[in-house]
This record gives sequence, C-alpha cells and structure tokens, in this order.
Amino acid sequence: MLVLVVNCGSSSLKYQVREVAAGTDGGTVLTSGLVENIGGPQVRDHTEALELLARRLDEELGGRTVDAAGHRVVHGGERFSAPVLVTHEIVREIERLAPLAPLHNPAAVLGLRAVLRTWPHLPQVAVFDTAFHRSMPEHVWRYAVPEEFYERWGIRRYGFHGTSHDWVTGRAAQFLGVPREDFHAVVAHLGNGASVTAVRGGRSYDTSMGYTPLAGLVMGTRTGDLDPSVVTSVLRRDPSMTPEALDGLLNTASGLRAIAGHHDMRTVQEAADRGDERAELALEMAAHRLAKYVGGYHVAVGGARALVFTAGIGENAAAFRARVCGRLGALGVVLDDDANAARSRGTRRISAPGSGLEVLVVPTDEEQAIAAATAELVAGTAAG
Ligand SMILES: Nc1ncnc2c1ncn2[C@@H]1O[C@H](COP(=O)(O)OP(=O)(O)O)[C@@H](O)[C@H]1O
Ligand SMILES: CC(=O)OP(=O)(O)O
Ligand SMILES: [Mg+2]
Repeated sequence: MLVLVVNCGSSSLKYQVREVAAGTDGGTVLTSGLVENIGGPQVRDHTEALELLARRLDEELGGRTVDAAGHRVVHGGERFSAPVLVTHEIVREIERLAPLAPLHNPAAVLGLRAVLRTWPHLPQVAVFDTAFHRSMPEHVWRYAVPEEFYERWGIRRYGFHGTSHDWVTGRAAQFLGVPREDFHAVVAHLGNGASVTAVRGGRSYDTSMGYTPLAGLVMGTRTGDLDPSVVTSVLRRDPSMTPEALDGLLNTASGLRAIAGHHDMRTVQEAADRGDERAELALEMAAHRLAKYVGGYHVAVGGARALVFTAGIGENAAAFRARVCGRLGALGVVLDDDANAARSRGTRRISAPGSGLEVLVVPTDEEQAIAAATAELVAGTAAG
C-alpha cells in the first residue's frame, strides 16, 4: 500500500510517500520532502504548501497513485485516543478543537481538506499527538481548578508530540536492550515546539505540555510555563488587548523570539557564539527550564535509565545538549564531548561511561509511525 504522510508542523510541512505492508512498522520511503519556513516570503501559508506538494508528487511518483493518506493531528481532545478514519464530521471536530492548538489544528484541517478536495475517494487517517499521553494518571492530568472547568470545558492536561515520544521511547529501549515495559526515561522532543515526557514502564506518565501546546519548555515562539496571573494582569492593564491577541503574543511572539529576537535555534546559537547577550540569555533560560524538568521527571519515574534527545534541536544542536547536560551534574550526568559533537546520524549514545543517566540521541520519525498506523487502520477496515 502506498501511504502519503502529511505532517503539518507550525512552520513546516513534511511529507513522505511510503510503501507499507499492513502489520509492518511503516515500510520504506519512496519519496519525501519538506516545505520549510511556511509564513515566509516564498510559501505564504499551508494551502500554498499543499499545492506545491501536489505538483511535486505528480513528478516524483511517475504516474503511481497513493492508496491512503495519514495526517498528523496535534489535538485530539477527549474524543480521540487512537487513530481514526477521516470523514467530513471528523474534520469539523478537529476544527472545533482549533482554539486548543491554534498553531497546529488549523494547519492539519487545511491538509485534510486539501487532500479531500484533490483525492475525494482516498481513505484518510488522522493520528493524534495527544493519544500517547492518555496513559497519564488522573493526578497528573488534572489541574487543581474548580471541577466545572473540566466538566464543562474539558480543561485538563492532554500533552502533545505523542507520536514522536512514543516512537522514540520504543527505539531507545531497543537500543539499550531494555524491554519496553521496564523502561523508565526522560524524552526531550525539541523542535520549534518542544516538550519533555516522563516515561514510566514505556508509557507516558507525565509531560510538559498541558491543555494546549503552550505549556512547559521555553520554545521558539512560545512562552512555556507562565504564572496565569500574567494573562489576567495584561488583560486588565491594556483595555485594547483581546484574548485572541494575547493568545497570539504568547504563542508566536514569545519564547526565544521574545528574548533573542530570533526563533530559530541555529540563528540564536550563532548570535550567542558572536557574544550577543540576549541570545545567551535566551539559551540559558531554555536550558534551565529543561534541566528542571529532567530533574523532576527523573524523580517522577522512580529513577530514569536514560535521557533521550530528539527532533530538530535535540538531534542537531550539540551545543544546546551540552548546555542542558552541564546542569545535570546532581544526577551524575557526564557527556562524552566528542560523541556529542560528532556529526553522526542515527540512534547514538552521547554520555560517558559511568554517567548517572545514559544520554541518547534518537532521531524521531513521526512519518513512519503515522504510515504504520494508517496502513493498519485502512487494511483492517478493508478486510472487516
Ligand atoms: N544543525 C542544527 N543546529 C541547531 N539547531 C538546528 C539544526 N537543525 C535544525 N535545528 C533547529 O531545529 C528546530 C526545528 O525543529 P523541527 O523538529 O524541524 O521543528 P518543527 O517540526 O516544530 O517545525 C529549529 O529551531 C532549528 O533551528
Ligand atoms: C505540538 C507541537 O508543538 O508541535 P510542533 O513541534 O510541530 O510545533
Ligand atoms: Mg515537529
């Protein structure tokens, strides 16, 4: 089966076409690509990115057509705890959840609708970032707020990047030769959006994002954790400020961008290397926040075997990994500086022998995980 995987991130659209047999783990890649810097001068929005993608596929597949499409959908709310076949009703439901993931669900909806328009009979599957975190216990997913917040509005912690955290957990356990159900770890997915997950017995026990992907770590353009009084205080002080405008500021004008003036880790690191004090401050803030989470989650899982870095920053930004690990001396973490700096790809260990936690880099592959889930659901539906 040929599966087109569409991953609409906040600033990028990754796609792959994979040849997958049902029951296998995602098959092999026939073609893949990336549309970067969406929102920039070249590609204005996700609709334009998808038009570009359709043209590329015509050329790259040489006349072959895809059998199914699998989409990354960030917020599945309380309703979706596993992949689903997409209908117009499902798209509307994902759209209804858009306020909870304003950078993501609207992009996914554009992707789903564009595919429905281009290939109306193609089975489509939505795979949710929130699904992996459904294993969090209630004392972890609850907020200590009046009960009606949850009962009326579904306000609780959901967690995101689940497809990636799940995939990376499996790979890391395999790499270390630990049965997944015995594997305790802290997994840091550091991309434009970033989150860290406490993995206990191979499952998500806690994670840094919450009701929306705004919580937790200092990200490219998002605040991460914030005293909620900041929000009420700004709304009170500035009568022209609307909830929507403030939401926009916290999601797109904060994080590294607010402190360093740039949201992209490469640019921020280069500026810090040139002695830019704001860039240095931004990196210190991001590293401090992450190190605090690692310490907390090490305790939460009853002692982690490994700290795992993944996604754009986690896989590539050696200097940032070193900055974080340098703060973990209390956990006995010791990096192997050469292994950390090596420009290798693939799953690798970057801690020194005897380090308190083994530190790994595991490339994420959300596309492969989505392709596997899509093929399984579509084949199962055809058979049943
Ligand atoms: N070689 C590199 N060194 C440092 N940071 C990098 C490198 N390559 C990519 N990144 C960073 O990874 C981030 C994007 O990660 P990615 O996982 O692709 O994000 P998303 O999927 O959220 O769009 C950016 O901050 C980018 O600067
Ligand atoms: C949930 C989330 O933050 O996703 P991304 O990293 O793609 O922005
Ligand atoms: Mg991503």
